[in-house]
Amino acid sequence: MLTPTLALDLILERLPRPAADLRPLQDTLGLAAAEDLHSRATVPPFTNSAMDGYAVRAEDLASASLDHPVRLRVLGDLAAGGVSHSVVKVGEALRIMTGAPLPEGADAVVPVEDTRCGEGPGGDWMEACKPLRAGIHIRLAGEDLQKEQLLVKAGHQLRPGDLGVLAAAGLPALPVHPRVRVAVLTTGDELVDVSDEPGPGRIRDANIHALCAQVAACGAIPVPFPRVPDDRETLKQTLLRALEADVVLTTGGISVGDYDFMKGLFEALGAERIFWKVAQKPGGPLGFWMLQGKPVFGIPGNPVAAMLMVEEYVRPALRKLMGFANLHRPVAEASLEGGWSGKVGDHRTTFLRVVARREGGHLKARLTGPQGSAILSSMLTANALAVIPEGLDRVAPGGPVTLHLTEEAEDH
Ligand SMILES: Nc1nc2c(c(=O)[nH]1)N[C@H]1C(S)=C(S)[C@@H](COP(=O)(O)OP(=O)(O)OC[C@H]3O[C@@H](n4cnc5c(N)ncnc54)[C@H](O)[C@@H]3O)O[C@H]1N2
Ligand code: MOO
Repeated sequence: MLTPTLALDLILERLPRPAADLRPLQDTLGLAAAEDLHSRATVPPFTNSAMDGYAVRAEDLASASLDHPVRLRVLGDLAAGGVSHSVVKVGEALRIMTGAPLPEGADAVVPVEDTRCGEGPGGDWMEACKPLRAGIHIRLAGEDLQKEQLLVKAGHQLRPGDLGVLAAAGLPALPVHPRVRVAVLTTGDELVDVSDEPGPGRIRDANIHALCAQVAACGAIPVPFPRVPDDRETLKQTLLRALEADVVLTTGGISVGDYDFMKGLFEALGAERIFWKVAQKPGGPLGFWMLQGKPVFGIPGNPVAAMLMVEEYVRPALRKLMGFANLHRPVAEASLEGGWSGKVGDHRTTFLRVVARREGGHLKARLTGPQGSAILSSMLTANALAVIPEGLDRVAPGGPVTLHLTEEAEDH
């Protein structure tokens, strides 16, 4: 049977290419850049003051001391946004505000709190009582960004800091990969709304909320569909409508029960089966199809299995469809406190929900509790998945396990 690694490869290689679009800068947070982005400007565009104070010639203040302050004639003042045509000559200063262009002749700025000022027969003056070095409190043109400098690589997920830099660099719109719309369908006669009291034999629909939240958490747009009963014709009609989205997720009805219609339905509609069933626990009955050019995930109904399948397969797929360069969560080695034992001779990969924490430079993990695929509470405190390779039926207490860090941003 298919291994999880191979199953993910099969999904990723069948996905359509991500779309690309030019969007106003303010609408691009969290999206992936569709091209390398370069600065269109030199930043700062001109040499300017880093302090409110006086633009001076440093050599004029070389002899300044508390006992012998140096007095300079003040030529005028300059606010940020202004332009001065004054030239600061020997014995002169220009009052200047933070961000205002440094006038010709000046090579340093004395902060206002290090000065005294007054008015005399010769006009305004200022005094400083300590020397300063040339270049101090000055921001040089281009010291931040150079024109044509590479700022953001294609596939990078845009963060608030990136948007600030790109604004300063003169990019009002960015080529980005848009978010994808993901239809989420839950199926099963036993399901009721979260606000309803389940009658005999019925349970609340947890998956619609968990899966839509997972889709939103990876930056895509969830489109929850009205729950579908285990009725073939209604399922078919709903599925056809769901194909208006970019990706379809269904949960439930994918196994071998008498009412598990999903596989048959996908294929009756002409879907190409890429795989059904993966050698893993939970999530064994996972399937992936391409239908009318759209990726369709048939996800098992057991709530824990459903969430794990979204984490391990759907999330990387959605990230690829949205053009992100990094598709996979960080992988780390940890020691498993308390150990674990599974079924002897099981040729499936096992995903365990764990709480991981760093201790003295080492990563330690412990199970969140019972690991049954319907024990949804095992997700509550989990921040990582331990991946136990096929053929391994036990991990000794403190033994090594590989973790997928599911609370950390993708790094490869
Ligand atoms: N004879 C076999 N039976 C089962 C097998 C098998 O290999 N042979 N696999 C088991 C495994 S593993 C899983 S996982 C489930 C997968 O079944 P389905 O995807 O067909 O899911 P359902 O039967 O519809 O539901 C399974 C379980 O999950 C509950 N469920 C479904 N949807 C939701 C929802 N939206 N919110 C909350 N809970 C949900 C449902 O009530 C069932 O209890 O099959 C096993 N059986
Ligand atoms: O493997 Mo099922 O997917 O355990 O719950």
